[in-house]
Amino acid sequence: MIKVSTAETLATQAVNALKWEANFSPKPGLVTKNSNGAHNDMNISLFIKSADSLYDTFLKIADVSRTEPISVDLREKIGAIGRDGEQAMLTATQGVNTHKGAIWALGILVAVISNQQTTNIKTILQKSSELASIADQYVQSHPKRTYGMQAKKKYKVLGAREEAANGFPHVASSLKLIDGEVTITQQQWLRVLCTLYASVDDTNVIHRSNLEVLRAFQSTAKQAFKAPIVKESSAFQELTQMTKTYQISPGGCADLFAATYFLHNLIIEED
Ligand SMILES: CC(C)(COP(=O)(O)OP(=O)(O)OC[C@H]1O[C@@H](n2cnc3c(N)ncnc32)[C@H](O)[C@@H]1O)[C@@H](O)C(=O)NCCC(=O)NCCS
Ligand SMILES: Nc1ncnc2c1ncn2[C@@H]1O[C@H](COP(=O)(O)OP(=O)(O)OP(=O)(O)O)[C@@H](O)[C@H]1O
Repeated sequence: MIKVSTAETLATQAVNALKWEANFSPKPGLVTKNSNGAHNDMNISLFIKSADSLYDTFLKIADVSRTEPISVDLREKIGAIGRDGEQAMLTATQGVNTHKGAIWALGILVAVISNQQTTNIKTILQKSSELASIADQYVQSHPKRTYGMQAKKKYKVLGAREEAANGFPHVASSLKLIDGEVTITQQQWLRVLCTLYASVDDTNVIHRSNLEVLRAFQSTAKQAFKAPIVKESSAFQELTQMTKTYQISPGGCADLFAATYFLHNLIIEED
């Protein structure tokens, strides 16, 4: 049995990944330790408070997933825990949505790792797809139309639910960029971030702007990725300017950035 699979360790690592993501700087549009990005209702301390409030949620998800097979029953159980987690987050932040997408992505990953007792990335992503593809009748009966649902309907893009149901393809690509390396430099992490900015159809960006702005943002991120020193490139400055001009925040990319860090650290722990 591997050490990383205890519920306590998984919950701690999930919370740590959220704190690491929040602290990481620079991240155009997003909250960091140096900037509130395109947000006027959030800052770094709110993100840290929110991350800490989610320990119990991840612990419960890991616990329940340890003994139950991947099934409708398990999907509905972690769905209920995830929704309670959203309420715990909203209580901790006095109503600000800091981590809804992150609860979903890390919640699915924590469930699968606890369930499968593995650090094998291929297995984790395959089983995530299996678990996230199961319909949870209680989510579907939820009356409120989310921003993600509106963006998906208007532009036929894929959102947070599909990312998980497809086995987190953008996390898989991010992990390939840092494959086999123990210590990752800020420059390498910035390339991971730019890859996510360049390829994820982030429904947060669409919600604050439109598909045309998202496509322009993605193509600028692609240029920044190619620069010899990412953060000194004109494309990276342009990304920051775009987040200000259009008041956009790639929160979905932030969630997948945290998920990449979380999985990368699992592998390192096992080595
Ligand atoms: C699937 C979720 C994220 C809802 O998605 P939906 O698109 O309808 O919602 P909404 O627009 O409010 O939030 C989506 C969030 O996902 C992130 N996101 C946006 N685009 C993307 C993308 N392309 N890929 C990944 N994440 C994205 C952003 O952080 C965004 O804020 C989730 O909140 C949910 O269904 N929760 C129910 C509880 C549950 O089942 N939990 C299970 C395990 S914790
Ligand atoms: N560092 C970060 N900065 C900003 N958003 C982040 C960060 N990390 C994760 N996110 C994700 O971004 C989402 C919050 O984005 P946002 O505030 O745009 O959403 P909203 O409250 O649904 O929309 P709006 O503020 O436009 O009404 C969360 O679901 C969260 O998972």
